[in-house]
Amino acid sequence: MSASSPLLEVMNLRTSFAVGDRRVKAVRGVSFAIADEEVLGLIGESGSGKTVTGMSLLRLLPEHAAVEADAIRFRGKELSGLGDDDFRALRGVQLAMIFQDPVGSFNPAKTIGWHLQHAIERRSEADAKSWRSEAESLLLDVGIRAPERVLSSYPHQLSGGMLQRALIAMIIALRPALIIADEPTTNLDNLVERQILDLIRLHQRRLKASVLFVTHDLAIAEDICDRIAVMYAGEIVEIGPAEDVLRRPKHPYAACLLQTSLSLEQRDEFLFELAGEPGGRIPEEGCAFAGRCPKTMPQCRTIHPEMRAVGPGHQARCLLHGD
Ligand SMILES: Nc1ncnc2c1ncn2[C@@H]1O[C@H](COP(=O)(O)OP(=O)(O)OP(=O)(O)O)[C@@H](O)[C@H]1O
Repeated sequence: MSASSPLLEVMNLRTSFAVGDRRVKAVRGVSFAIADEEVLGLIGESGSGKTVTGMSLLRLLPEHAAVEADAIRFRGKELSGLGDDDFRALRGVQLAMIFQDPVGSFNPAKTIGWHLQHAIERRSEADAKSWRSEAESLLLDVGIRAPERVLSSYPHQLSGGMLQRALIAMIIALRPALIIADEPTTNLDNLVERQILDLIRLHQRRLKASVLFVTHDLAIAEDICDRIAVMYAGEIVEIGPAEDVLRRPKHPYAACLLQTSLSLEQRDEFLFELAGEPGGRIPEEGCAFAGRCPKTMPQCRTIHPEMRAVGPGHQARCLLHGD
């Protein structure tokens, strides 16, 4: 890998599902890169393809999904050629995941201690005795005050917030290079959400890991992300530095998304509403957002816009920004 190559590079990712006799295109040509130690946010309405993008990269989709890409490179190495066993080994150590519901990341029949022991032993040659003290200090590190009790607990005995902390402790033990976090705080109350987000940011920096952070919460995205990609109907429609995308969005969809979240935050009497559904039928040609866009021009119905530079490191997929 050259010094300048990104940690993860995704080119033209396409994922579809067989639904009855149709194919639903959930991800339609997504390309992005994540640099070392960078947090890239993936934002957009429900159904825009954020989760499917992450799951495609991790090979976690069900059988009726078809995943294609021109390239998925990790540390410069193409992943599509890796067999399932090799990929699983990579996924368990170099690539980690935090989901909305941490329960699915644990074996319900095993204690938290068992999980941490396995995570610690995967990374190091810890012997039977030393894993326990390392596990306890990892749990203390993620704010768990009674590590001995938690080590002997089963996943169902812990609250969602505690379980998310235990999962973060497992991830710290593995020291992955890339973490895919998909709405990791959605089910938590505000205080616990804040604590979990702080933990993710703190340990991302300590581990020098990169993060693909999926969220529909723009305040969280602004807080935690270095760069942001905005998805609409299976495509990235805008990508750039977090501040530029969130403060000076160029794509009308990104601007609408922001407006919606601002009006919710300020509890305005008039709530800006983005008409229509993102998951509606995607037109055969033209811009997928044309039917809902406040700035649609006649040509938007026929020309599918390419990504264009709209600022330093900032691109948008809109004919308003053509040359
Ligand atoms: N297993 C599946 N089978 C068929 N279609 C699916 C499957 N999983 C997702 N989809 C479809 O793919 C599209 C993208 O879904 P995805 O979950 O990625 O959206 P999202 O942006 O993550 O939304 P949310 O914020 O609600 O999680 C949706 O239209 C969804 O219905």
